[in-house]
Amino acid sequence: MTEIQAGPGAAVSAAPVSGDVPAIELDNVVKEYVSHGEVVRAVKGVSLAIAEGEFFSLLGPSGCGKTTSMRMIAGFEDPTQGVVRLHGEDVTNVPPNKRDINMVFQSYALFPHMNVWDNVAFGLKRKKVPDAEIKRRVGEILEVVDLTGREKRRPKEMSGGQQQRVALARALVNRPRALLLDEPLGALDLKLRQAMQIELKRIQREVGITFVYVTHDQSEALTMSDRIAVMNDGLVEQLAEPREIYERPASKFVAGFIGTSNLLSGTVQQVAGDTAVLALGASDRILVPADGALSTGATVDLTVRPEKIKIAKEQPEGDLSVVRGTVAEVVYLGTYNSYVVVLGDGAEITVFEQNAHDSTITAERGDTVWLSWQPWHSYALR
Ligand SMILES: Nc1ncnc2c1ncn2[C@@H]1O[C@H](COP(=O)(O)OP(=O)(O)OP(=O)(O)O)[C@@H](O)[C@H]1O
Repeated sequence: MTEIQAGPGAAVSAAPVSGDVPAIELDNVVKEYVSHGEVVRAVKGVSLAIAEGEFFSLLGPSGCGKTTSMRMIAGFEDPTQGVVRLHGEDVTNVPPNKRDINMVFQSYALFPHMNVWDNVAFGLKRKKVPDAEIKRRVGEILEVVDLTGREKRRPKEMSGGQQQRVALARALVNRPRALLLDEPLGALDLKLRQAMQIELKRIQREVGITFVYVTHDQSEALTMSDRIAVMNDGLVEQLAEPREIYERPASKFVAGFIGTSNLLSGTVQQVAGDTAVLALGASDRILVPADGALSTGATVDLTVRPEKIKIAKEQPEGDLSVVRGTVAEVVYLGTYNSYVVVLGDGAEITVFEQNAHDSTITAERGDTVWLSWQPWHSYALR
């Protein structure tokens, strides 16, 4: 079992290593509920493997099946079909209390009449762990969650973020092999949530325990995760590292759900080497990596992120994707300007322009502008 150690630099997380037995596996798992005589397919066949020590997120919109998937890992729901494995062992029919997994929820469910120390020590006392060991383990874990010195406080004397750290300490002190977190920061305001995201990642690194994190907040998942499974309608649409999900979304759904994305559609005019040339409007030309899959005449949906696009009043030169349009909206947002540009065919493109050197706006509403980006910044979608 993974040891929890406290103190600066005490423990280092186990990075996911391919070839090892996964900490958690869902193998073609289906979950159906019967609700008012109708069958609801909450999870429609999910397979995934989570590595030991990984920070893994299940990300998707409300109702996509994230919580149901997590509850099947914990053992609170039985799959209708499929297998759940923990460290290679089939636990599909093993009850939750025999799974060596703990869960943290959005509602902290702390005992209000107990102080921090007693809240964290509660489970160990119940298991009749010797007093000296309780003292050491609670002390260690309070140090990890940065609550040393606040042992005597009651939950109501603490902020939401501190209470959530107590809940985390209470789960971690049992040294589970994995911790499941269901929207644990959902009740906190934005600033605190952002601070806690960094904290959670640090804590996970220090204790080296596998974390499975359920969220509908894409920035939260991008900030903390080693890998993300993006779910939609009971299925995993893409499972990859945050950068891959953002830079190379596997589907229209993922491109639209993660960050701001421009979706365009064009016809392949020509394939030259590993680049396809797409036509949109009369003067527009878009270059897309062809990957051997695009042929002349095919219609292609593609995505390009707003921050990859350069906006200019003159036509740019070079081997770039270039489209021309009219500025419909300009918004000054401090660190960047946001433009909405309407192309000849009516398609709208959002462009983010960093205010890195000065804060002048390149174009005003009604101006004709040229938008350009590097070929590898367009990405053809399936
Ligand atoms: N006990 C249940 N009985 C019937 N239907 C259920 C039950 N639990 C979940 N569902 C349905 O299964 C689907 C998936 O629910 P689930 O809670 O897993 O989604 P989610 O992605 O976690 O959503 P949210 O972010 O809103 O919690 C939804 O359509 C939901 O209504």
